[in-house]
Amino acid sequence: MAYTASPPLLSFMNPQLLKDHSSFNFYSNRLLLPTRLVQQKRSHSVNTRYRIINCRHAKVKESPSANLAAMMREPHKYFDQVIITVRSGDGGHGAILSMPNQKSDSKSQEKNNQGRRKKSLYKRDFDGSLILPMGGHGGDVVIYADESKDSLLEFHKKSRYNAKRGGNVDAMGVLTSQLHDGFAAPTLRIPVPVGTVVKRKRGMFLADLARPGDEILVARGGHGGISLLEMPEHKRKKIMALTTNVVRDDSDKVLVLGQPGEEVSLELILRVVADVGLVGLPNAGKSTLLAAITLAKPDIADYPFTTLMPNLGRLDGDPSLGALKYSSEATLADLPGLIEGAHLGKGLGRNFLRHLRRTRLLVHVVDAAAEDPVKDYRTVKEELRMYNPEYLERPYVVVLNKIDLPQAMDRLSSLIQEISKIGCDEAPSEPEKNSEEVVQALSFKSEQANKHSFGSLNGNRKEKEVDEYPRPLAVVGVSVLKGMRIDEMLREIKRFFWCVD
Ligand SMILES: Nc1nc2c(ncn2[C@@H]2O[C@H](COP(=O)(O)OP(=O)(O)OP(=O)(O)O)[C@@H](O)[C@H]2O)c(=O)[nH]1
Repeated sequence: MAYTASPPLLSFMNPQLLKDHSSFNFYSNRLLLPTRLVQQKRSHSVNTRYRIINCRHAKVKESPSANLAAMMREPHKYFDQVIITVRSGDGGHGAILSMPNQKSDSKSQEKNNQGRRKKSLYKRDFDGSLILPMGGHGGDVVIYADESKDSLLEFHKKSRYNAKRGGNVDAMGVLTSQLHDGFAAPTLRIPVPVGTVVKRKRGMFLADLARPGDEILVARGGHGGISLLEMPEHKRKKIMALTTNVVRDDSDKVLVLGQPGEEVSLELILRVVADVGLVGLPNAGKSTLLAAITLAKPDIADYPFTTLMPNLGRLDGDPSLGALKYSSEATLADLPGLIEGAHLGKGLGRNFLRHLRRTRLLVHVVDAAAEDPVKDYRTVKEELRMYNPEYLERPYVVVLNKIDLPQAMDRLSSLIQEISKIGCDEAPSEPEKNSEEVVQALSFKSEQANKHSFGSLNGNRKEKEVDEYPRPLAVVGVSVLKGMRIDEMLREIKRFFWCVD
């Protein structure tokens, strides 16, 4: 960041003095300078007085290619949040027109009045008044949820979107029967992934595009201007007073020029839409699990943080339950691994935890062959609690993975017992009753709280220990790699969604 003050004031100053004695107040954009530096003689003053110079700070812009390179290197930091600017189109202009053949036109009216029906040369309203052409409406800007999109990355490459302006009335001069309205500009439709939350840049919530096809009008195109007939002022005023659909501005001026479109800066935040969230330490086998039970093809490798962005997969219903339940499906999201201190930014940090917000069930995947699986499990729960304690109130299933390995199989039953005991029998509190709106409202609140303090809890909510939150619905040992006891695990997951016994 570089700061610049107005050159005439600073040019005469010794740069070293400036450096030593000035301080920049970032929040007020003010440069504080001792008054002697600006050569204000205050001989009577003993203390150094500071004079405030308003100045603007100029952000040294990174080149687009540098931004792009950073994005390619670390897409997980960019895929779910972006600021874009959209501008709707200006309205097209109307025109000042004159009547070429007023005499003949009035003659023809007379003739009409006499009963000889002759088609009028001009378009007329039902009351006989002339319909004059209008400038075209400027293009609106609409953002809509599109299933084929899965990230917001592309908006980092192109962050400005302008709708087209409306067409002008295609003439100046004489009114003819061929004159048409200016063309209305098409609506600019911007597709975003399902689950995108649209906010004003300053934070005002606009929409949550949680279902495919959801859309919001974010900038309305300007009205087209009207056309006027050239005629004496007093006559025009009279006509205008009788005409109701004339576009006027605040000061009651008749608008011939099209109105400008509006420009808005928007924040887009993606919150993955998934019913089940897979959480666990890196390498626990979350991606392998997703690949084993859905058609998703996530990257799988034996090094931590293979998963950088949430992967989604769909879990079909059970055919034995009949068409209704078979056709319904649950979406699973495999999240990047969490580590101790993620809430302080360690590992990949915790930002991706926002993608658990819409989930109804969590699946904790624990590497049962690890050194201390119970500690690992507690670590993940603690990180969830630090991010949003409400996550610990949600129903969850614990999957002890890698039981094909002897060290896991040997201690499986004791692990199941120990993990089943962690937590209390308390029923989940209200927001978990699957009311998306309530969950949303809570999430927004907690997001704000989290922004300000890492790990702090909402307002007056009492801080609870991990053990004071509900126990798991089930704890199952599996090997997702070898396909051991997968059915048992699926039954537990499906039981939650489709009440399978
Ligand atoms: N032996 C054995 N290995 C497994 C099993 N499941 C997964 N793995 C291995 O564990 C390693 C990590 O698996 P991933 O599915 O990438 O783990 P992850 O939890 O998604 O890891 P991150 O992407 O880092 O969060 C891979 O080498 C898998 O082959 C299992 O049931 N048994």
